[in-house]
Amino acid sequence: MSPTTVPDSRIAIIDFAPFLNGSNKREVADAILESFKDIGFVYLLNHGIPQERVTQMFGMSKTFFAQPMEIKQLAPHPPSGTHQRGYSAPGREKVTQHVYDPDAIAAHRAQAPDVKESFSCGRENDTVMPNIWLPDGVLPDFKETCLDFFWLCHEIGLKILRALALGFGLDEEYFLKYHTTADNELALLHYPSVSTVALANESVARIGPHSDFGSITLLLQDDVGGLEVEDPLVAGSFRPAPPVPGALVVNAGDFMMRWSNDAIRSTIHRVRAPPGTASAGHEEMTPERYSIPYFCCADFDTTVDCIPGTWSDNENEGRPKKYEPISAKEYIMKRLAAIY
Ligand SMILES: O=C(O)CCC(=O)C(=O)O
Ligand SMILES: [Fe+2]
Repeated sequence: MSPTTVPDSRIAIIDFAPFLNGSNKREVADAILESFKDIGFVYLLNHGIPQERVTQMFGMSKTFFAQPMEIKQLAPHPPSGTHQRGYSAPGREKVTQHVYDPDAIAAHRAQAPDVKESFSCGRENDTVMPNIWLPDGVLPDFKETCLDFFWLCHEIGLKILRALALGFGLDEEYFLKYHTTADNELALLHYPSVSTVALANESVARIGPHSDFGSITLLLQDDVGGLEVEDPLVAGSFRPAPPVPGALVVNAGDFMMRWSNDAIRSTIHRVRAPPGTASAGHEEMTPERYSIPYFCCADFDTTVDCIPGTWSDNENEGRPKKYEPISAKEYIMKRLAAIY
């Protein structure tokens, strides 16, 4: 099967239904792995998240961000990046790409703030990063809607991980043993309307270039656009990953790259002004944008090591392991600490 690709982006659009209903698992698995190897991203149609649940989650996200700042600050993200929960005001968080030196992080942050606000949550019984909710009675349905959506995304994530294992010729359940506790993060993102000129001349950013830290990310975006993915053939050059109605964007994170010994790309991506903003009558202000990423992570108490078949210690085959085994928790904490 050679799936359709999104114009200009190289990213395949794949119907996930034959995997979910079992009618043609193999072909879907191969196509997803192929796109992950090529560009690290895929669009899935019929992904299993009902449209009404997507609409409900976006609606709740808009209601949350429309609250006055003093209400949102009732669920404040703690000062440390390693407790990635609760509300972060615009400019608070700034993604980095493997910059860990405190002075270098400060210099990077001073360049251009990421003008986005966010709310993050995880599973309820997490003692490493406990959830931070609004007080009882403030936006009564918010917590339940987030948690229901969290577990729905967890289920869909596991199905995609099944497909990836099958693509690698492994037992379909191979990755499931690394994803039993749901050490995942649901993030609601709001990019407020900003000056189109400031965005274009990079004095402000929406989200700067970064790779995701976890196994896979499920990303829902509204119809504004602006997501861009690094071209696998031309480092530093980006291609658009525009919204496709009904599709779920799925991208591989750093763990998938390490598991696959670099066969899969954990591709750098960013969010900029949507294409054609000025010509669409938004000369002064770029429209606001909402997105909902769900980061599936390996359980914090697991170790991520290259999977069978992706490496060989026979020197003649020239496929050594490129990565040392790493504790999932240590890796996530190291990268989270550098964004706050
Ligand atoms: O808002 C988006 O479309 C992308 C967000 C993203 O890449 C992230 O939060 O890691
Ligand atoms: Fe990302």
